[in-house]
Amino acid sequence: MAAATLARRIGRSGVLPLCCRLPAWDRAARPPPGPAQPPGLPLAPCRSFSNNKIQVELDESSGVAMMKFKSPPVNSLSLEFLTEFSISLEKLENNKACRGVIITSALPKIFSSGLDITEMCGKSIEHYTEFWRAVQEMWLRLYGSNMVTVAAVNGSSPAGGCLVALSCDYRIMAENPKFSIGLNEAQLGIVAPFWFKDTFVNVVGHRIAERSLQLGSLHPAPEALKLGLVDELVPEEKLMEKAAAVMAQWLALPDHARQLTKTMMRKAVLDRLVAHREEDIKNFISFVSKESIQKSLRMYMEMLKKRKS
Ligand SMILES: CCCCCCCCCCCCC/C=C/C(=O)SCCNC(=O)CCNC(=O)[C@H](O)C(C)(C)COP(=O)(O)OP(=O)(O)OC[C@H]1O[C@@H](n2cnc3c(N)ncnc32)[C@H](O)[C@@H]1OP(=O)(O)O
Repeated sequence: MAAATLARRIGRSGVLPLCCRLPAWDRAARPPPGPAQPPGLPLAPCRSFSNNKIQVELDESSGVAMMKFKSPPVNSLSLEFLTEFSISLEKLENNKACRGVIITSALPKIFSSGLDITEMCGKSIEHYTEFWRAVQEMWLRLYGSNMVTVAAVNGSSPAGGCLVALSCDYRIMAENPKFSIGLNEAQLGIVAPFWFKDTFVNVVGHRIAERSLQLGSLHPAPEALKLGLVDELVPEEKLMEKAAAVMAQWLALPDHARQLTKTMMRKAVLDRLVAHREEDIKNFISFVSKESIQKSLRMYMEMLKKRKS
């Protein structure tokens, strides 16, 4: 489906058609990437596309796309960002030349600051519906992707930013104790929905997830490694090199075997949201519409501003 058509359909309903998602068994296995390009030959074919929020470059010779978040100041996940993120994933998913995507940030010190809090403050029910559908869609696409997904976490990554990283197949974080990651919703006086929680549990296990979620903890990078929230830490300047090496290792496997295994591991959690999407939207709307929740979110935004001055 052309991106323009897709954008129009999202615009109308806030939903990307799930029929666009190719099932794991529908993508032919491709051979592992060939040897490095000999010097003197023309550069490997490379397709890039960009929108206001995200830049994507696909190296067709290796089958690896680099996706960079570029929405200053903090890559917050606004409705526009989420829509562009889903469209970018969709384009890559449907491109047979693409087998894997590395997700990182083009901004210094921030991977993503999570859901854009302003989208949850003082808006209409229609807006909340559209926004939450876009959050769901992004997660369904990323968590259910057939591609190998590697998060190169080059900065702080609270809440929704953490969800993006948790939804990937592998997480590498810059070894900087000033960068933290976690589902800190409780600190904002809000609750991580069941599918955020399920994704977290699937990565770190029930006990660690329960404690971390109740406390709304943001874990500095070394602690995140100990908890298994990220798979490894590397010096910041080595992050992209390491991400490419991990990607090559994962792509050395036949696609069909890896994809079927991924589907087997993730299907129950994905199906749970698919079966309860409308109910989940209703829960979100009734939760954020409460005056007490609006107050908590406003106070949190004020705290962020005060901390700055
Ligand atoms: C039975 C149970 C029922 C349950 C039902 C559940 C229903 C569902 C409920 C709702 C669920 C919602 C889930 C929410 C998920 C989220 O992701 S919420 C967002 C959480 N994010 C954060 O807490 C991060 C906040 N930001 C920061 O900590 C810092 O900004 C930073 C990311 C560490 C960066 O710091 P620094 O570089 O110092 O930049 P700042 O000066 O702080 O920020 C720059 C400007 O950006 C604004 N900003 C920051 N984060 C956000 C954000 N997430 N959204 C919007 N805006 C943000 C910040 O205010 C600054 O703005 P200006 O002052 O105007 O410059």
